[in-house]
Amino acid sequence: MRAEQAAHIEELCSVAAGKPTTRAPLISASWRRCVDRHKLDPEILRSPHILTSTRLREHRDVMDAFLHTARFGLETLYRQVSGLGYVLLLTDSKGVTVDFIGDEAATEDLRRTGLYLGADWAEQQMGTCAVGTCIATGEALTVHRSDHFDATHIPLTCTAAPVYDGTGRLAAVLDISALKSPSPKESQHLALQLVESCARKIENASLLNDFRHDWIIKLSSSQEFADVDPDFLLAVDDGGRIAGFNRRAGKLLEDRDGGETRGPIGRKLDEYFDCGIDDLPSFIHSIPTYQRTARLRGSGEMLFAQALPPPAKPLSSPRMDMPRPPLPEPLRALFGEDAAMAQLAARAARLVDTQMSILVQGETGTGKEHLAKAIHAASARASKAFVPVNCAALPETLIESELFGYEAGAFTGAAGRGKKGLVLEADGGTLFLDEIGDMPLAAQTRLLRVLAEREVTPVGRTRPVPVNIRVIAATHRDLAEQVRAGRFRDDLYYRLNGAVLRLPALRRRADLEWLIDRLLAARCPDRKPPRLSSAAMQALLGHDWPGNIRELVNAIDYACALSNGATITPSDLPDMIVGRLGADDRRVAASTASGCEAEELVDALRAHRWNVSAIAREWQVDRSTVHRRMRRLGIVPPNRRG
Ligand SMILES: Nc1ncnc2c1ncn2[C@@H]1O[C@H](COP(=O)(O)OP(=O)(O)OP(=O)(O)O)[C@@H](O)[C@H]1O
Repeated sequence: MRAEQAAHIEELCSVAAGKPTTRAPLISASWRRCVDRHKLDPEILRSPHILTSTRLREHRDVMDAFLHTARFGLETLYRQVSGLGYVLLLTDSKGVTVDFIGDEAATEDLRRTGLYLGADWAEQQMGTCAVGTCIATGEALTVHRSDHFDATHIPLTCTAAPVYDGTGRLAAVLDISALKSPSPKESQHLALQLVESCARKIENASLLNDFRHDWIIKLSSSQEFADVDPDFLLAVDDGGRIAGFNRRAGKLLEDRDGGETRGPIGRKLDEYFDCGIDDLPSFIHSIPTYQRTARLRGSGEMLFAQALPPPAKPLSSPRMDMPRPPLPEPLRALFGEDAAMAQLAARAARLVDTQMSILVQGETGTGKEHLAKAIHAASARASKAFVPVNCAALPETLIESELFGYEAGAFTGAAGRGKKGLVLEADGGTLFLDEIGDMPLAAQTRLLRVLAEREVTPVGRTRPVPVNIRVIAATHRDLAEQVRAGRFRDDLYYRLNGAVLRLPALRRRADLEWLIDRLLAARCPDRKPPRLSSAAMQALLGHDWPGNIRELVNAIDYACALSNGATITPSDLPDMIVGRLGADDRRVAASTASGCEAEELVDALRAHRWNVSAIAREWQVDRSTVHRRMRRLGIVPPNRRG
């Protein structure tokens, strides 16, 4: 070890022990974090940690679109700094270098130092370094020479800036590093400006790409720069709600919220500005800039705006298939921005007033009964009864009398005045047959007759009674499989499955945040619902929801009960969601759900010849979601086996 390294280690130990230091507070705080929290030993000299090409591919795959968008910005920045000896790294939010541009002649030196594709620069592993400390603090910074924690890094100068996605989450870190540099840290000021500016451009380009189907609003306090280099960018959906924002806009709006919020996503534009969705056409480029002004509510600060409308939607686009206002309100209230749900609701809307029986399929808790109630409420039968029957819970001996009723004195123990039976109770309305897949065969035969002949014969009566019912059946089972196994009558199956509505699992829905908001609001009809801290929201968004909406409803109830009434934090959420359970507990809890899930996913992968993008397109989820599920369920594609 060289004397310079020994002196560095000595200084580190003294700062970690709490002695005064002239180092920048961001650096000294990181040194202490490395020792106290990450338990790194200052005396150990670390080798770079470079991922295998397979692991690197996994990290790159999940941010494919982002990498594509960022590349032009990276090449432009590299052209500006390469002459000064810098190389350029783009890492993911974990610190893994997923893109790299450097001098090929210096490859060996760069690799040895970790300035290379696949290198992991997380602070937990490598100690204080520009990428790792940027991730830990969310701040742009320069870690210059002996600012580094690891004594092997003290010749390096590294400058990094965070890149956020359109929902305010860290997406990547942009870094330029050099193997040698002049000693004063001030020599890196310009580097910091350049990296921050490039990070901002990548962030904006990525926002414009991700929200290309929405309105984009550019805002600036300068009339002259509003169109060319706006400070703030917002994406607004066609309902006037904020769908995305760049970092600066996020900060601007956060200030309006007093900084204590789950963020602006999903909130109406006019909550923040003196304008709403209907004003956006008057902000288009052809209107003179001085007329395009929006004022911030509260401060009254004036900003110049330019609005870019969403492109005209092609007829074949899935968004075009989304139902528009004619959708009856009870069906419209089932979902937010989720294309699969929108298609399902549009189909349901066409069925509401037909005589056709409907079969609702979906995992447990996906809202099958909720959907059935919405169909009933949207139909002309709404003023009549909605009668739910849990077919799995009906005792076999009582099925006939429960469903079809009985005459007074029909059998020993029969109530004196007879009983109407559930089918007759639903007369004029809707009979909801839940868990139909678990109905005993004998009862299926009687039910089939009711469906075919629209009449019931109560026990003890000889003449049938006509009924006018709409039947909606639901099951989480594969009914076709039940038919093959001889557990379900095929004629009943064919009568029921004329119209099948398949509810997506919650983990496949894109409108989870919308559902969370709705459930929170429903819990507090006469007061302001508590807000979710961003960490709590992240935990909810990151959970897999094997129990679907029912599990979400329970989690929200639990959180409302535990929270202080104003803000829900991760400690108010059930252990299962914030990962406080041990791995074994989680395995047990998930085992019932994950078996079927793995089977379903493998089937889908086979059907698409293991093309993840094709499945992602079909399910309308991000490719990263499919990859994550594969990893979680231990599914390895054939070309990666062995
Ligand atoms: N779109 C929705 N919006 C709000 N709450 C919903 C929605 N869908 C379902 N829920 C709520 O989720 C819970 C479970 O819904 P529901 O009972 O309809 O599910 P299910 O699929 O019929 O369940 P199971 O398979 O166990 O019978 C209920 O509390 C319901 O109110």
